[in-house]
Amino acid sequence: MPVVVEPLVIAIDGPGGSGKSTVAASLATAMSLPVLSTGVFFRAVAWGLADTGVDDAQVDDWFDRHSVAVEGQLGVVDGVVLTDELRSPVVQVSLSKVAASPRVRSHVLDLERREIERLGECVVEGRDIGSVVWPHASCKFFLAARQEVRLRRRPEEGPKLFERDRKDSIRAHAPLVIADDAFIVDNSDDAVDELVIRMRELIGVRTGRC
Ligand SMILES: Nc1ncnc2c1ncn2[C@@H]1O[C@H](COP(=O)(O)OP(=O)(O)OP(=O)(O)O)[C@@H](O)[C@H]1O
Ligand SMILES: Nc1ccn([C@H]2C[C@H](O)[C@@H](COP(=O)(O)O)O2)c(=O)n1
Repeated sequence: MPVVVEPLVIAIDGPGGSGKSTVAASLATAMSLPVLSTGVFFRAVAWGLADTGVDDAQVDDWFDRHSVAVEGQLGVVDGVVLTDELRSPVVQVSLSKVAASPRVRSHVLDLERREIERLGECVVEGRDIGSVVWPHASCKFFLAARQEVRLRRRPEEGPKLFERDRKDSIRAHAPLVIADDAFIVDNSDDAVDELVIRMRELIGVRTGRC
């Protein structure tokens, strides 16, 4: 019987400012893998829906008429690249509501899974990657950092960061949770390089690869 080797998909979840996108990018570079930051999908959709609303019909209509893609930390809506817009006040104010919409989540889930399949092997970061988007990920991490550290890392957002975390954690659909089989990694006091070394060791233990 031929041995089937599943594509290596590393899932990284965690609250805002825990360092997910920074660590995912460094880990991906170290492992020569592409990286997918799924929060960019939700930010791009929040930007696109800013003049509309998040009723189911409005959401479906918007997805029917627009395309969304993620390239690194950039969102691309209808071919237009979004950069600063993704962290603009108009996005910040509606982000949690947009991310809690079951219709938005359903559309974004399709996009996330298609992108992971297209990439093949990759590092993916977000809130529900290990629990919902890719539950059979090769190795899962839940990135944590102390509140005061996260606040220092996200000064522009301030204490609203904790309100966003709270809403991400209590929403009915695909909330931020720690997957049963995730390694919990607190990186409050670690340099990114040290953390990447530690995570690669854990990936090796879990998968026999790395
Ligand atoms: N281990 C670390 N040590 C020091 N600074 C870090 C570390 N990890 C991340 N940072 C810094 O903290 C800030 C936030 O990190 P990052 O954007 O990676 O967090 P995040 O979890 O993706 O946040 P969000 O979910 O809000 O987008 C960045 O400026 C980054 O450079
Ligand atoms: N897998 C994901 C990724 C992101 N979100 C939502 C919740 C976050 O507050 C928001 C922005 O994410 P960030 O760019 O800060 O990582 O997007 C989600 O619900 N599920």
